[in-house]
Amino acid sequence: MLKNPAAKYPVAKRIGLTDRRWPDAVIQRAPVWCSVDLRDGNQALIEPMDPARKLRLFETLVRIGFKEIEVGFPSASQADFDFVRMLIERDLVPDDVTIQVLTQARDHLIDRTFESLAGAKRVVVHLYNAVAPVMRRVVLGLDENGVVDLAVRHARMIRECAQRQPDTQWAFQYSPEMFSNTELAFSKRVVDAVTAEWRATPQRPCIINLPSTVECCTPNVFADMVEWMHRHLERRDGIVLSVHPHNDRGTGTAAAEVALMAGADRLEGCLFGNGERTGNLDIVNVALNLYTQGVPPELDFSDIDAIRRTVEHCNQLPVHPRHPYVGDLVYTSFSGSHQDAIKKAFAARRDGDVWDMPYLPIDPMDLGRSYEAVIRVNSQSGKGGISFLLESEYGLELPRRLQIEFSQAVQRVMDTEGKELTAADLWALFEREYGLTAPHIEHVQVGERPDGQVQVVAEVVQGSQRRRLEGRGNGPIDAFVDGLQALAPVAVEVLDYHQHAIGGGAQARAAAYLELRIDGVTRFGVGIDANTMTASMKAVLGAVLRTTRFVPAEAHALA
Ligand SMILES: CC(=O)SCCNC(=O)CCNC(=O)[C@H](O)C(C)(C)COP(=O)(O)OP(=O)(O)OC[C@H]1O[C@@H](n2cnc3c(N)ncnc32)[C@H](O)[C@@H]1OP(=O)(O)O
Ligand SMILES: CC(C)C(=O)C(=O)O
Repeated sequence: MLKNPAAKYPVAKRIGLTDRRWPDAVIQRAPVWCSVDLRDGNQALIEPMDPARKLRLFETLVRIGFKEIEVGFPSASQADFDFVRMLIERDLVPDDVTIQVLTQARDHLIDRTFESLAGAKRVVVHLYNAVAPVMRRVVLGLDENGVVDLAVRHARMIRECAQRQPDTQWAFQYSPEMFSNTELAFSKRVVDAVTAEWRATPQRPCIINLPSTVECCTPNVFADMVEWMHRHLERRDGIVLSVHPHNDRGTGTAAAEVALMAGADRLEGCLFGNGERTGNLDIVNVALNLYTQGVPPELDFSDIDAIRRTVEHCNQLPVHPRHPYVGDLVYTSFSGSHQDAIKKAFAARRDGDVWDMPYLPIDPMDLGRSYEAVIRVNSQSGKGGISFLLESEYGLELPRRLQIEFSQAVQRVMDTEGKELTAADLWALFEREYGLTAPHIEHVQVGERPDGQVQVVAEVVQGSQRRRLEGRGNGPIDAFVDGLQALAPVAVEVLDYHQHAIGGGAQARAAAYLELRIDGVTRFGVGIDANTMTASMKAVLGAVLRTTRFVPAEAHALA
């Protein structure tokens, strides 16, 4: 790389708009959206879509709610021509949708374009020619007058072709290609000449589409350029001002948003940002950015994963796992402090609250995603994430100190295995750590003695052995602890007690969490049972067994 890139690359340009208004603008409604997936997206694919894929994507775009869809460049290939014919002949375009087709400013291509459109109900014919200095000089070999003349002649040709097919409802669109690399005054000159040729009026507006064919400046400069055009173009009230950002600098979305603030009415782009080089503007990104600021996007992404699957199938390109709003990992937190905040915010959230969720800019449920993947546990995770998964997947509401205790057990496993733990892994570890499977307590009887004390009789089942437990105390737990002394002679003191139901109805079970001091060591015990009393006793028993073993069974074995 060069020490002085300015020796090779032009320095950042400034537009010199001193009274710019866009910085204070707020986007309050959705723009007119135009999907160019089937044209700009398609022309950038390693393998362009076959008719089946094109149709599937077209139908998906219609379902999402696009009302303007650029369906191809019919003069460029037989495949594109045939696709346009198929849409028209099979009447596949809904009444509220307008198809758009692209053509270069060349006579034979325009003729072929209109040939493809015979019998169409509504069409936007999209004419383009390059206007940037390098393209004038190197590709077209024309000076400024020559480029204006090229544009106007072909704009006229389009108007005349349209007049010969009066049964179609026509609209015209012109793109000064490479607008972002072009002198503003010249862009205005060409566009003014084209809108004059098309006699643009509020009753019969045309679309002027300003492409950042190659994104080459910061979004604020693009916004200045759009605002300048918005304020200086002739016949502005007869123009739907559109932008067509690409993403070469990675700021396509920002450029589109500031362009809307600067006066653009319409956006062209592709789903998930497919398109030439680094892609076209990602329309989903802008639409959902609007949504998360309370503006209805008028596009439906409520099953975003199904849309992604279709787009991946049609484009034969994967969507990145970290792609905004749709990637596999974009609603997932691995790091402990994020998980802790999300867990607390979910717990604090009440119906009707404004979405104010740390680390989650949108409710994944709104896009058909579940909360399952929101928190995933690896070595960067803490107690918040671990307990979130146990609660969301298994209904366990661990008290805080138990969360801390169990997270240390999880961390030990992480340190040795170093891989992600799923909710099922955590549950297996929890069951093992707190002895939730064995031993069991059966035939629990709780009664009151004549002296007012509580008596507990139960059977503790450990493998093939059954041990009788009998104790007395001030309450059932106290009596159970007393009875346990004969099986495991340790000093047990109950420090804290939590209990909650898991599930509801006949399937409901109780989870009991007891914090105990056992021979001076503080430990948790966990018990889960259909009976709340038995759940508590299991918790005591589990905690004791984490500390000590039973005395030999022979002396206590039941008959
Ligand atoms: C920024 C964009 O995305 S614009 C859309 C670009 N999309 C595509 O190009 C995909 C489809 N394109 C094609 O299939 C072909 O390029 C065609 C059919 C349009 C043209 O094919 P060809 O006539 O073989 O020309 P080729 O592909 O080499 O394109 C270069 C020619 O187009 C001319 N050209 C390029 N842009 C324009 C324009 N907007 N208006 C008029 N002529 C143009 C060039 O001057 C050059 O002409 P030359 O051969 O006389 O020097
Ligand atoms: C034809 C135009 C709009 C285009 O695709 C571009 O400039 O990127």
